[in-house]
Amino acid sequence: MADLTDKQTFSDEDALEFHRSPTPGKISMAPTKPMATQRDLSLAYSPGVAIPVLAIAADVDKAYDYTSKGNLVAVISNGTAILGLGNLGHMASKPVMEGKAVLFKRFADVDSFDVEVKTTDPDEFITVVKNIGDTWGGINLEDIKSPECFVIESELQDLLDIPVFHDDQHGTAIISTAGLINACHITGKKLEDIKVVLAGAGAAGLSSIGLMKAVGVRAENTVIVDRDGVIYKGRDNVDQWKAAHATDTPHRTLAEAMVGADVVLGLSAKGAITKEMVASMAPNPIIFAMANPDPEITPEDVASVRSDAIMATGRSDYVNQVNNVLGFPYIFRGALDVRARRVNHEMKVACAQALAALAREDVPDEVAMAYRGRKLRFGPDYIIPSPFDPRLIWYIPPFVAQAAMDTGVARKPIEDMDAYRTELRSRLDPSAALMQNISGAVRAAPNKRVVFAEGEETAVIRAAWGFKQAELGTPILLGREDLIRQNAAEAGLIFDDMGIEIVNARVSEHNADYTDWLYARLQRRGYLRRDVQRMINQDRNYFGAAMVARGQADAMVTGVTRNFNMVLKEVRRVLDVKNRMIGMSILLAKGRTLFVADTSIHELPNAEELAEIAIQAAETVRKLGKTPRVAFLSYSTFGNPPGDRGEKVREAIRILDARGVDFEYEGEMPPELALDPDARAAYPFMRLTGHANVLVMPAIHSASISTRLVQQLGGATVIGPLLVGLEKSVQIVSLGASVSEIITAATFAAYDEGAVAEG
Ligand SMILES: NC(=O)C1=CN([C@@H]2O[C@H](COP(=O)(O)OP(=O)(O)OC[C@H]3O[C@@H](n4cnc5c(N)ncnc54)[C@H](OP(=O)(O)O)[C@@H]3O)[C@@H](O)[C@H]2O)C=CC1
Ligand SMILES: CC(=O)C(=O)O
Ligand SMILES: [Mg+2]
Repeated sequence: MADLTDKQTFSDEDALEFHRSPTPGKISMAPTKPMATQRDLSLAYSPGVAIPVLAIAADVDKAYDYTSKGNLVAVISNGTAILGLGNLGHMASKPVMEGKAVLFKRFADVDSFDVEVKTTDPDEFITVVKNIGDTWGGINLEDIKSPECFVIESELQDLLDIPVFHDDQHGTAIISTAGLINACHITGKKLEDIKVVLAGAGAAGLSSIGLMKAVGVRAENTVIVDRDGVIYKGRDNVDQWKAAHATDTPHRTLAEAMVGADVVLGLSAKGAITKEMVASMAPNPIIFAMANPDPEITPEDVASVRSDAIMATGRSDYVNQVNNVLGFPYIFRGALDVRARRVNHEMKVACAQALAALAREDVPDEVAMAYRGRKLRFGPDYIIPSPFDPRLIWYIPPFVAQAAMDTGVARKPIEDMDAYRTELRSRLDPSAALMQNISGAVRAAPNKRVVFAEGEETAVIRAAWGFKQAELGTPILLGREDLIRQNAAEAGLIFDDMGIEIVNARVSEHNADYTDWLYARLQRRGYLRRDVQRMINQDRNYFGAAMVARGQADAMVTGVTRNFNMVLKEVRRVLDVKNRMIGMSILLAKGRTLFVADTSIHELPNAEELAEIAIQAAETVRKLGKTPRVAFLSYSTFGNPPGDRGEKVREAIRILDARGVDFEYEGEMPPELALDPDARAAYPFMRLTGHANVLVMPAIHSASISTRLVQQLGGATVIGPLLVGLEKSVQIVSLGASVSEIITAATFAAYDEGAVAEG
C-alpha cells in the first residue's frame, strides 16, 4: 500500500492555539440583511417583524419562507460517546460539535450551530430537544452513546416533523457501506458471499452492519462483537438492538471470528484489532478501522502483516478516510433543499450508492492535487472520494433529494434537477477552494526550498513546521541553531529527522560568496565591503535574499518582526524586479474571489504604471488558473465627473488599447459597475463580458483602505498583499502575522516559483 506514513501535521499546542485564537471557538454568526438604517431596523424588528410572525402563526411551514429555519441544522449532543474518547460530559463535546457545525458550512453551505444538553437521561434529553426542535430545518444528533441513542433518535423523529439524524449511526453507515461496495468491486468479492466481522456493537457499528445487510450482505455471514466478545444467539445481557444482529456462531472472541473473514469493521476503540487477527483473515481482506481519533489498528501495523489488504481509517492523514464527514453535509443539503420531514432508508441508500459511484469516476486534477499531489485513481488506496473533492456538493445532494421526493417525504420537490446542480456548484467556499488549489499545485510541483528569514521567532518556527508537515516544501530557518531548537522545544515541536534546515548566517559556508556577490552589486551605490559583510552577517533579510539570488533556495518569507517598507528596501538591494513589482491582495467575499492591485508599491501610479499594474495583475491571476477581467476603479464613470485621477485611468486604457493586450479590461468605473453586469445598462459600450475579478485601484490609499474596510465591515477574507514581479519570489507578511498567515505567504512564495494551478 502506498503512502501510509503521513503524520499528524500539528502539535497539541497548535490544536489549542487553533481553537483559542484569533477568537475562541470555530463558528460565529453572520447577518443576511443590512441593519444600517431606521427602515432596516423597523423591518427586521418591531414593527415589521410582526408581519411574518402572523403569517407563521397562520401556517407554521411559512417559517421556511421567512426565517433561516430551512438552511439551519442543530448539532446536538450530551457528550456520552465523544469520538472514541467515551463519556466526557456535555461541555467537553463542544469542540467536536462546533467542528461538525463548521463542516456543515464549509462543505455544504448549511448554517449550523451546536447545542450541548446537560443530561445523560434519555427522557430528559428527548424532552429538551422536542421542545426546541422546531427551530431548525434538521437535527444532527452526535456522539450520544448506545443504546440510549436508538431510543432518543426514534422518539424524536416521531415527535418532530424535520429530519432527526444520528450521524454516528447513519452517517457512518452510509460511508462505510459506500466503501464496502467499492472495496468489493476492487477485490472481486461479492456482497452476498463476504464474511463480515463487526468490532464494536454500538451506535456506529449496528447501523453500519444494518445498512450493509440492506445492500446485500447476508445476515448469516456476519458476526458482531462488543466488549464482552461475540454476540451469539442466546448470549445473556444483550440488549434488543444488539440481539437483532446476533448470529448462530461457534465463535466467542473477536480473534476467533476474524479467522478467514473477508471484512472487519472497527467501530469500537483504539487497539481493539491485533496484527495476529489481521494475519488470520481471508485473502485480500477489507479492513476498516474507523475508531477516532485512533483506529483499532494502524495501517502501518496492517502493512507489516498483509500486503493484500484494503485498509481504511476514520482519519484524514491516511489514505481511504471512511468518516461521516463525507455524508452528513450532503445528506442534510439534499434533505433541506426539499424541506424533507425525515431522512429515510431510501435516502441513505441513495447517498451511499452515489458516494461509491463518484469514487469510481475519473478524478479531476485539482482534487488529486489537494490530496497531497497523489494521483488518485479508483483502486485499493482510493475507495471513496476525498472530503475535499469539490464534486461532492453538486453530485451527492441531488440523489438524496430525489430519493426524498420519490418516497413522499419532501415538502417542496425540486422541479429542475439540472438547475439545482448548478445552484449547488456555487455554494462552495471560494477561499477554501482557492487555497486548496494553490497548495495542491505546490505539492504537485518539484520540491521548493523556502527561506523563513526570521527563523528564531516561535510563530515562524511553527509555520515552518506546519509547512513541512503539509508537504509544501523544505523550510530553511535562518538563525542560531541552539535558540531555534530551544524555541521549537518550548512550542512542543521536535525537529529531528524532519528535513527542516537551520542555517546560521555567521557560520554559513556561503557567507563569503554572498558578501562578495552583494558587494559587487552595491559598491557603486555607496556601500563599503565591511558594510555589506555586516549586512550579510547580521541581517537575515539580506542573507535570506542572497540565498534565493544565488540559488541555494527558491523563495523566501519574512516580515513578522519588521515593517513592510524596511523589509522591502533590504530585499530590493539584493533582488531585481523582473518587469514591474506590484502588491496584490486577494479578497474573498460572498462567493467571489477578487484580486485587488496595487495594494503596496505604487503610491500614486501614473497612466503608464496603471497599465503595467493591470498587465502584471492579469498575468498573475492567469497563473492562478483564472481568466482575468480587469476593471480600473475610480470615483468617476467614463469621464464623469472629469478630473485628473480619472484622466490617468483613461490614459491607461488607451495605453492598453495601443498594446493590444490579451485580456479583458475596462474603465474608469465605480465598483458597482465592475461587479454587477446588471448595473451596466447605461453603458452598452462596456467591453467586460462578466463581472470583473481584477480591480485596479487608482492609488495605493484607496486600495489599502477599501480592502481593509470590506475585511472589517463586510466580513471578507483578505489574503496578502502578495508581492508580485520580483526576479525571485519573496513574500513579506504583515508585522506580527499569525502562523497560518506565514504558512499562506510561504505557500504563495513557493507557488510563485513555478507551480501552476487549475482553474
Ligand atoms: N469513522 C467514522 O466516521 C466514525 C467513527 N466512529 C467511531 O466508532 C467508535 C464507536 O462510536 P459509537 O458507536 O458512537 O460509540 P458507542 O459507545 O455507541 O459504541 C461503542 C461500541 O464499541 C464497543 N467496544 C468498545 N471497546 C471495544 C473493544 N475493545 N472491543 C470490542 N468492542 C469494543 C462497545 O462495547 P459495549 O457495547 O460492550 O460497551 C460498544 O458496543 C468511536 O471510536 C468513534 O470515534 C463513530 C462514528 C463515525
Ligand atoms: C466521526 C465521528 O462522528 C466520530 O468519530 O464520532
Ligand atoms: Mg461522532
